Amino acid sequence: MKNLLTIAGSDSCGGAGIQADLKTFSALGTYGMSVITAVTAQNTTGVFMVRELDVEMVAAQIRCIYEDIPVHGVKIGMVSSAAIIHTIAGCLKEKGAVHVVVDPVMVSKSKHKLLQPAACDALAQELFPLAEVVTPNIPEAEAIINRPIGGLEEMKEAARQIHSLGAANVMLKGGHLEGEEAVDVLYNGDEFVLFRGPRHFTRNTHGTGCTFSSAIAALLGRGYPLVQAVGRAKEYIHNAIAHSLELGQGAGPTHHFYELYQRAGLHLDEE
Ligand SMILES: Nc1ncnc2c1ncn2[C@@H]1O[C@H](COP(=O)(O)OP(=O)(O)OP(=O)(O)O)[C@@H](O)[C@H]1O
Ligand SMILES: Cc1ncc(CO)c(N)n1
Repeated sequence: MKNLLTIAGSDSCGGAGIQADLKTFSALGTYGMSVITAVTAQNTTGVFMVRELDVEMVAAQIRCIYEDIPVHGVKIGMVSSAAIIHTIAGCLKEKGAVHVVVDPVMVSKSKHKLLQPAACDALAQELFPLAEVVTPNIPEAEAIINRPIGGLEEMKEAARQIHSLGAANVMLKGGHLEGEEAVDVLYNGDEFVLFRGPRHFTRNTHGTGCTFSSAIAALLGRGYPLVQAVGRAKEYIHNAIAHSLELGQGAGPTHHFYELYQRAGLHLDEE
């Protein structure tokens, strides 16, 4: 069994953040652990309150996991502030973290800020160099490169620029663009690989980004090479959206269950 760690915020309604990550880890046959950076009071209609944890508590959570249990992969989601980013970067360097996936969470689907605007530079400077892959969506990539992105060519150019900030690989998600397909662009500094999937016309996409990045981390942790890990994560999120739940009055959550794992072509005896 591989052990996966999520460092992220708690989503009280269970669709995104720590809760989505742990469900994804389980569904993909790994053991999930968590370091909470902030607690959000959130439901399918929006984020109502956010409380950050202090940096000592964030550091203590990371250290006590690494001092006791081997960690085969890490997903980083909502990090909230520059101080928390600095703490996470210091602890992960100290512990020699492997297979780190950084999802640069900035704003929720309901448009609530989950990262202090002043912390955007710290996120890129301190966490991107630790990442095997970073997974910005279009608005996050626009904030990082300070330029609008309107189509595939601009996505490629943005991926190049984000790569130059120190991330080994960039997975730029196209879920926010229009079109019949949701197209994501992976760039390794040398070549592009495009991942295409049919777009689901549903409002129930709460937690898609969290699910996708934690699926990539779980599959890297299980030993899949990056392109395969991303391809299977894309199949997983496609199925998780196809089976998303009509829960609550807003954007319902994606769904995680063992069959999705089987549909993504994964078998527990593959390791
Ligand atoms: N409606 C959709 N149909 C099919 N695939 C989608 C859809 N929306 C997003 N995806 C896919 O889901 C994955 C996550 O992308 P998305 O752009 O939604 O992330 P995100 O905006 O970071 O999510 P979140 O708002 O939860 O942070 C990508 O592979 C994207 O292509
Ligand atoms: C805690 C948390 N992390 C990430 C997201 C993604 O938007 C969210 N809505 N909430």
